[in-house]
Amino acid sequence: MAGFADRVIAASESKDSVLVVGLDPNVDYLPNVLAPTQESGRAVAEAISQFNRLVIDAVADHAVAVKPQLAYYEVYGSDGICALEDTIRYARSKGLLVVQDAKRGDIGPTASAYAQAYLHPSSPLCGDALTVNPLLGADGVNPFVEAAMQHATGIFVLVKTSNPSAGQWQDLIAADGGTLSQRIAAYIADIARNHRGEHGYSAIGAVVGSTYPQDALALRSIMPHSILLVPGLGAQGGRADDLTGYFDAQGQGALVSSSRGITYRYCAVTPEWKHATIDQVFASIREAALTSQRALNNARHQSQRIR
Ligand SMILES: O=c1ccn([C@@H]2O[C@H](COP(=O)(O)O)[C@@H](O)[C@H]2O)c(=O)[nH]1
Repeated sequence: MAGFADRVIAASESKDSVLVVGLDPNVDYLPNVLAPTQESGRAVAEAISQFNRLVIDAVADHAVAVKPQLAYYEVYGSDGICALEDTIRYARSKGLLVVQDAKRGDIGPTASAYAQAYLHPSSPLCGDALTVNPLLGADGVNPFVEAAMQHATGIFVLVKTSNPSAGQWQDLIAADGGTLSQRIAAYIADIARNHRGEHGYSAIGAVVGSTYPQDALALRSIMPHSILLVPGLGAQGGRADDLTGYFDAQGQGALVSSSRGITYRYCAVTPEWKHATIDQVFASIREAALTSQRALNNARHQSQRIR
């Protein structure tokens, strides 16, 4: 199998898209027709699986990947994990890559167990890539790097997250005079340099939030061989027009994710959304994905013009 980065570039070229749709299911935002009929964990998990399948069908032509956020599945215990496993299988059957947003990281042996759970193809929770928290240092990251290399999966290490207080630690000045984010970026770049695929990118990627475009150019140039996973588009205020600095001169090198802005768009635009039909929900999700795909492609073309 091709390495993770080459699969990303191939999918992006064939679909002309860099969009990732986040799957952060929240049953409070499901219209009556899709809402669980009972309060049991199993009923809720079934409603989540059904909704995710609808989202996947609606976005499959416009997105490269889906990104389940694990917290929203863990909250329902084993029923939620079953829904997640069903979602992973279904997304892959529709030709979408799966980025598991779990932000794992721990001491070495525990990190190895997490890597086995999310990056080893024998695990039902294995996707194509996993988000990784680097706070524990190299011990906590290396097991994920090794698993990604061994199994043609990938990781996205948190470098500059999209949340308002991201800078509290990530902007601290490190001993070399750069920020902590830049220091982590340099560490990732050293690993990525030695593991490049056919298109020059590595399976060792980085998370850089869309809400900090002022940091993107510097981080992009520190990590020329890492695909950036760029969350925060839409609901958190990230704007496609501001994302030119995240892409390379070919308009590649970044995947941009939006969750609520696509999956619950119908709640924002339809006052009577609780009574929406399945067809209306499907059409709204598809339209939101298409709109994001086009806006992101404009940013990619803009980035090609200015470099
Ligand atoms: O820096 C980060 C890393 C991850 N996330 C996750 O992405 C989605 C964002 O959801 P939206 O509805 O598009 O705001 C969510 O699962 C976060 O946990 C992030 O936002 N920022």
